[in-house]
Formats: sequence, C-alpha cells, structure tokens
Amino acid sequence: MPVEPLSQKEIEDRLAELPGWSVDDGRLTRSYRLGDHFAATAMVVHIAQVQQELDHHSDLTLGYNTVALAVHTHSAGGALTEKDFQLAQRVDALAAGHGAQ
Ligand SMILES: C[C@H](O)[C@H](O)[C@H]1CNC2=NC(N)=NC(=O)C2=N1
Repeated sequence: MPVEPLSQKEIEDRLAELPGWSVDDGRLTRSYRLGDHFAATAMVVHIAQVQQELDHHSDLTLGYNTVALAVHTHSAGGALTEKDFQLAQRVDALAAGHGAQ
C-alpha cells in the first residue's frame, strides 16, 4: 500500500511527541549512547528485527557505544511518512530496555 508524504505541520506535530529525534537533511534521525559496544550491538540487532517486522529500514550506524538511525521512505521518493515515525516510536520503546540514552 502506498504511503503518503506527511506535510510540514504533520512532521512538526509528530516530532513534538518524540524528544531526541530531529529531521536532518530530510531524514528522521536520532542517536543513542549505550554502556559499551556489546550493548550497542545488541540494540542494533533488536532494531533490525523491528525493521524486518515493519518492512521499513533505516540507515543504522553502530559505533563503539552508540547507535544512530536515519530514515525516510524510499517508496515515497525519500519523503517522511507515517512509517518513519512508526519506526521511531518502536525504537524508542525498546531503547530503555537496552539502557540507551
Ligand atoms: C519491498 C519492500 O517492501 C520495500 O522495498 C520496503 C523495504 N524497506 C523500506 N524502507 C524504507 N525506509 N523505505 C521504503 O520504502 C522501504 N520499502
């Protein structure tokens, strides 16, 4: 099912409910800091599972003790859509369980 680009107002409303997330170069982004490299790696695997479930994938970057996401919707021409914010909510929901800040 095609997903529609969100308007600027819709993006701002959704961002207001997602502290820590921002739009950078047209992509919804956030980075998290974790206790160590193993904790960060475990969080990446967990995010990958959610992305497969949602069939929506970010550019996911693993650092020493950091995890960063940047996502937009390829099938909407790179626009931001509801699916990007749905992924952000799911990642925020799992972050605390990994001790991510
Ligand atoms: C065939 C598959 O459903 C599509 O390619 C999915 C996969 N993951 C995706 N991820 C993102 N970010 N945007 C998409 O449009 C997208 N499409």
